[in-house]
Amino acid sequence: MSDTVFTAKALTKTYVSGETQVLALRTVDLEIFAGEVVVLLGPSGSGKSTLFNIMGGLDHATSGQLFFRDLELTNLDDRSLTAYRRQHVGFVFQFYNLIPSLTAYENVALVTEISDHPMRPDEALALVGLEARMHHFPAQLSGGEQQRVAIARAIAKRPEVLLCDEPTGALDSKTGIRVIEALLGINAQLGTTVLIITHNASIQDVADRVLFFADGQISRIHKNEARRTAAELVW
Ligand SMILES: Nc1ncnc2c1ncn2[C@@H]1O[C@H](COP(=O)(O)OP(=O)(O)OP(=O)(O)O)[C@@H](O)[C@H]1O
Repeated sequence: MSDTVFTAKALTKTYVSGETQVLALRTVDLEIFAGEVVVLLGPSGSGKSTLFNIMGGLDHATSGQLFFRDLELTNLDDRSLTAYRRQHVGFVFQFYNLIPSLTAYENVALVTEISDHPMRPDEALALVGLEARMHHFPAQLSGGEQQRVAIARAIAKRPEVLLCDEPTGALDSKTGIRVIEALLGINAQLGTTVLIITHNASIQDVADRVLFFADGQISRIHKNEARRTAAELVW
């Protein structure tokens, strides 16, 4: 039996603004398994970020159920969702949101100071290959290196799940591949379940499974028989 991390049952999200309603997720059923690398592909507006926001405890579903292991997220109030998010989920976004006046080490330490069982900032930075740059400020680092600091910050609290929304969106191919390599390294070394939203179809080759989104639904799931390494990617 596979170990299930997320289970979605008929998960639906409707955004209402004034008289307009947008059905962003339409009865999504899904299971995500522990230790998987999953890539989410699909056109703009197809519901990928909406699903991430609900999985990450940043937003509420309109109907249906979402479980993180045995915990029903769709039953939680904002306070409990915040506790869930702090404990279990790491986020990586397209823009790194590092604090410019703090070094890489200090940016990571901000998170480790408020976590229960964190790794040391230098350990987290070593996992993304930045041990030699840890006393540099963001402005002294390349875009790809800054994103790797953001990944170190996200994993330092040892989350079970890493949600990455367009992690290579602002990067050229060489540095983007290095970032994917860092994410795969985290998955291999810590067993973290890694979900990646991307518009770059090449990245799907590193996944265990690829979820194709269309119009608020998962239209297809593809299982890769063999995962490619980041070094084998070209875009
Ligand atoms: N806060 C919001 N209020 C109203 N509508 C929203 C809101 N957030 C998203 N939507 C709408 O919900 C739908 C799904 O959006 P979502 O951001 O999940 O798509 P996406 O697949 O992540 O797109 P992208 O690839 O461009 O990030 C879109 O039609 C979008 O306009």
